[in-house]
Amino acid sequence: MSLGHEVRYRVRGGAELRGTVFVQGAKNAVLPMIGASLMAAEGRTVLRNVPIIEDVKRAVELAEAVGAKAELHEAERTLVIDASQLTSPVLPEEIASRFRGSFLFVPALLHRLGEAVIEGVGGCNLGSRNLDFHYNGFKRMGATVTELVSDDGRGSIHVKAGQLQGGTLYLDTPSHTGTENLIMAASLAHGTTLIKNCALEPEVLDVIKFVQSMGARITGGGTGFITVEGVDRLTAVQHTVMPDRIDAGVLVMAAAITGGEISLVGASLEHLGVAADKLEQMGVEFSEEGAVLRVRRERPLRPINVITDEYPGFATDLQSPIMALSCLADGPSYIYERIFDGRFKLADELVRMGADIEVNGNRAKVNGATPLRGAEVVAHDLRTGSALVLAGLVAEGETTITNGYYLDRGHSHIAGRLNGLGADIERLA
Ligand SMILES: CC(=O)N[C@H]1[C@@H](OP(=O)(O)OP(=O)(O)OC[C@H]2O[C@@H](n3ccc(=O)[nH]c3=O)[C@H](O)[C@@H]2O)O[C@H](CO)[C@@H](O)[C@@H]1O
Ligand SMILES: C=C(OP(=O)(O)O)C(=O)O
Repeated sequence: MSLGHEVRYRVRGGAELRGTVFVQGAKNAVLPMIGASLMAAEGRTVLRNVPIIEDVKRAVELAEAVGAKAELHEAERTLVIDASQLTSPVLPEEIASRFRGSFLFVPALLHRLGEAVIEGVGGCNLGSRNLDFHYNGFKRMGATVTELVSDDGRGSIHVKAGQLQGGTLYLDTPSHTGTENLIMAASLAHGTTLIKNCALEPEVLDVIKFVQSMGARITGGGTGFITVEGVDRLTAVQHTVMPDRIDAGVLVMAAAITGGEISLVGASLEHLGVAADKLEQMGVEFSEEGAVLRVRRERPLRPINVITDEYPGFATDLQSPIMALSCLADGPSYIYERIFDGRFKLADELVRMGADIEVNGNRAKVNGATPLRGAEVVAHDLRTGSALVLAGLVAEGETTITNGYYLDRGHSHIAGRLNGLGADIERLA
């Protein structure tokens, strides 16, 4: 299987973006929904507004690897999943290690097959990304979790359980996928489960809505305390995936960095949380025209202070994009990354393009405004990729971004959508 490292994006800077653009369905909602759909032992699940991204393709491959039938209808952005026959508890390394969402298949495998074998969990390399809250929750529900190392030194995790039992669970911090995994585990468990310190992200609420429509009995979504009364079975249903607030945020910043004016179809200002306020402080103007969000930036960009936090705080996934934007702001911007301990690899790439950024642990100071110039740069993860596209849009000359697979992991047809607004971007494979 190709690792996709050969994918590159070439961006020629200079155009002000104008026009209308569609926001894709949410990556971080559709992945847990694909995992959850495997809990339905009969019928076919239909997911609509599915983003056509590499992570979804990996999730489809993973569903097929455990025995489900999955059809991704790209033109219709619709995924149909038949999980009536699950045949293998193994999440194979070559697929599972390529995206974070693979771990969201574990609850369904536990319920349906009594075990899950995880040969790898991928996702963006952002420093330490532990899974102890998930393991501890599964264990409290009666599962055993064992780490095995094979003769050739490859590690895998085996989670085994008979009937999971409800109980009182907690998350040390409100983990996004941790909340989703424990809700799924509790949905078909025996008895009632209370989960404390749950994540409040809009995607988590959309996943709860989906699992509720499958028949799960869940209360307290959005409060931090979730109660789940286990049921005997869940049914296959149809659901439309919410819009992707990170994709929307990147598009807003594309208008902002180029000093353009665009209309976003499918964006929710509320879902941007504190990021919307920070962008307003920088000089971005938002107006809601019914269901369409209009964005423009005419005045010079002002510098900003950003502290990433759980929702509705400033989303860590928008931290790299706003670092690129703040390079063009007149004065020092301060960024404090609180969620991940290794999410500043972008700084060196922006410096290569002419930025002036000082990094000290989890804090960065961006000394703007510095003009950016095109360069050969590297996407170290998905959002480094989006941030470098933003930088390339205003850089003088041509920017080439290698490791383009990362962008493809999370943004659907990003070159085509930005070119529709007047950008000049080529995806080279
Ligand atoms: C597929 C998906 O939805 N990915 C999102 C999800 O990742 P993900 O669900 O992996 O992120 P978490 O919310 O779990 O992680 C946040 C922090 O908690 C720590 N932690 C988490 C779990 C655990 O068992 N132990 C532990 O210590 C992590 O190391 C990290 O420092 O939320 C992140 C934070 O909003 C986003 O950046 C990702 O885009
Ligand atoms: C960190 C991200 O994703 P994942 O958790 O899938 O690696 C992201 O979307 O920026």
